[in-house]
Amino acid sequence: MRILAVELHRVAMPLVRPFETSFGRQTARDVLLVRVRTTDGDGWGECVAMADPVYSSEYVDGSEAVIRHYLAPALLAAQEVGAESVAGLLGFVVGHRMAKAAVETAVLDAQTRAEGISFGEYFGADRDAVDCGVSVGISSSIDELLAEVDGYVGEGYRRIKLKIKPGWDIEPVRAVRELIGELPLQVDANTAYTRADIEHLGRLDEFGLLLIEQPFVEEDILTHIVLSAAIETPVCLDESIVNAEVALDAIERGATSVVNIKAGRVGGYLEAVRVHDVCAELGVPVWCGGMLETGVGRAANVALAAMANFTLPGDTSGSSRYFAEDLTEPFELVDGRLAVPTGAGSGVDVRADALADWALRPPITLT
Ligand SMILES: CSCC[C@@H](NC(=O)CCC(=O)O)C(=O)O
Ligand SMILES: [Mg+2]
Repeated sequence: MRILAVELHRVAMPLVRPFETSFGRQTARDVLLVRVRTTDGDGWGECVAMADPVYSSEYVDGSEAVIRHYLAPALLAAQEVGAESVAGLLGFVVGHRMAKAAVETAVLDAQTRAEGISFGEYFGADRDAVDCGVSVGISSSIDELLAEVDGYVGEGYRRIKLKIKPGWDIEPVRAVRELIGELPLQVDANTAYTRADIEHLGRLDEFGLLLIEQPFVEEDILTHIVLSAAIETPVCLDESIVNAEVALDAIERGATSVVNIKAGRVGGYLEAVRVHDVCAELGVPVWCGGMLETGVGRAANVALAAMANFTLPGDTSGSSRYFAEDLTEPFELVDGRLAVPTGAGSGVDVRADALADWALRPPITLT
């Protein structure tokens, strides 16, 4: 198929409550959505880059610029494009994985809709619903944290993940462990610690956590190896795992024994499947991470999370975890699980009314 146009939509989505991590506090999502118009029909992709370059080096204005000036022109110039050829066509651009992922996903959506197959079928999903975990931000008090966690337990979430940072770790985790009993519990530091904190992090072992996620900076594989040998709690990497090769290296070197897979972070869902496959071959379980996606990205994540080696609950929460109203029909938990969309492509449609109501500016159309 040929790409006839690439549309860039920017949407403001207020969060139902502030979301605080070790790198900042956000109260809304400034979302870049890509729609491709092709000879075989339309497709949508969501860019997971945040408003500021504080999770990784990408940020939404940068993603929009690199799509506008490099990625879209490359696809528009190609005579024949398929999801499997996008990474090669865009390989001349270094990095910008979240921007590339949004474009590749839009092409994949158009292609699979035209073929009449769902993302789940395309990825090789082995179940029709996925177990859901929920990510809980840093709170202003332990009581506030416990009230929020209690609400999620009541909604049926099968795993709790707590954001931690120096000064907000042992006590919140202890309080939540006492509240939720044996319910699976894990923590995410978003790179906030250093090698000097290894002994302190060992104190988390008393809480029987599923894992500790990305305690050190993205590039520091070595300190994750040292921590893995020093504590009982399994070490999970997120920010560090930018593609299948890095996943293989980190696992073989003993830096990680569980992997958080985010399609946007690794450059798209096709690379995410490759990370899944590498980890499966090495017997390393994976789970689907989240970037506060709207229903567009959420639909693709749920389909990915239905692959065989996604054996741990992911950050695939219901739409209401972040948004009072979603860009698509809302994803709603049933018995702590989300159903894998069965429709062609992503299986969801962008609501034109919401897109118009929440648009930050008119769409940019590239041809
Ligand atoms: C704004 S924080 C985004 C990155 C963070 N994501 C989450 O905590 C899950 C967010 C979600 O539920 O989508 C992570 O490091 O794993
Ligand atoms: Mg993380």
